[in-house]
Amino acid sequence: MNATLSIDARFRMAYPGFLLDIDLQLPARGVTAFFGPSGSGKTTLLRCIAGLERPPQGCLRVKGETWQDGKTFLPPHRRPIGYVFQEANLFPHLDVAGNLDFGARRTREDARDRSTIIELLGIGHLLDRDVQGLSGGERQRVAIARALLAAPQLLLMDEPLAALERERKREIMPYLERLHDELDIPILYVSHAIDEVSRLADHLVLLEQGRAIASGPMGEIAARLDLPLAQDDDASVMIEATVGAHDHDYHLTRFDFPGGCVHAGLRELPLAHPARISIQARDVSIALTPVEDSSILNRLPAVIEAFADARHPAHLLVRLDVGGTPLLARITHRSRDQLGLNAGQRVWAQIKTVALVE
Ligand SMILES: Nc1ncnc2c1ncn2[C@@H]1O[C@H](COP(=O)(O)OP(=O)(O)OP(=O)(O)O)[C@@H](O)[C@H]1O
Repeated sequence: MNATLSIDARFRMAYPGFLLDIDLQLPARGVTAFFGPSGSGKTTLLRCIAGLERPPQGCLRVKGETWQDGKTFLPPHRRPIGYVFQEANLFPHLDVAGNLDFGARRTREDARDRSTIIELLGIGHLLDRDVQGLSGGERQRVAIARALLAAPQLLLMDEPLAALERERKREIMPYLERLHDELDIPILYVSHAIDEVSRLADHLVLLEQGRAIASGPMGEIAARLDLPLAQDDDASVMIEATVGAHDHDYHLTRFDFPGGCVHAGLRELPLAHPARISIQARDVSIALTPVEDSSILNRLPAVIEAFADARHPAHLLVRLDVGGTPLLARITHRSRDQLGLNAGQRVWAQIKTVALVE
């Protein structure tokens, strides 16, 4: 990766009973998620990047600019970052516009257009509202807008949805997706909720006990059998597809991806529009022939790449290759034996449900 296109972060710091030991090269575009269990070091890593921690052995370069190394340490207020926390820390004595002005006051010349940001987060109708009366989701959208008005070169988000109830989370998600699609600044996003991460992240860093056990494109990491994600009950792969065709008679949309295509419920999206689809391992079954007399719509020719034990002793995870696109299937050991499945074998993947996530 070219240094001007990457975020290079190397940190080593200890708390009693905990060591953060990280050496990462991350893309300086799109959303990178730091994902891992509680206490794995996600927030500590974000704080190091923000300059809120100063590990003696630390090195941080953002798009070729050194923010920290043996000689340099840019203090937090001089780092061009926006920081969004779990709780929107709005000023209670100011209305929404006042809170936004506070962000904008620190703005440099290249500040984004205020009205674009207000529109992006859908808060135009809230400007003269008292912040106390806002819902959790609205507060968080104001906090994100305020962070963006400071024209950051990097947006850090630490569990921005964790304090919201399920309904509010659903409400704010489309705004986060718009940030992802329309902002050209990289976002580092901390979360321990895999559904959020699979919707938003392009790049995934898996943290465990202060170490990055994997870092790579979301689709690749999610399909790796050797990582804990594949063991999750909701284990799924994410496929970057495009809208291929609409079938208005049957209310279906075809999504094309390298190696194949799948159908899902009709979505009014333009042809060739990019779409991220998610397929859960438990929704994929395997057949030796292309079963015609089944209600399952999506059948794809695939090659078995590898097997791994699943958490439940009855189950087995199978990694399939569909013309270069990886897919996971969760089947039983019994089915494997009955069908005599082996690595390298050509099979048919039958997909019960395809979800469009973006
Ligand atoms: N200021 C501190 N002093 C001592 N220990 C700390 C401090 N901050 C964090 N730790 C410890 O470092 C470890 C990593 O904490 P961190 O908050 O980075 O994890 P996390 O992955 O963000 O967790 P969570 O998902 O629960 O927020 C934990 O064991 C935590 O107790």
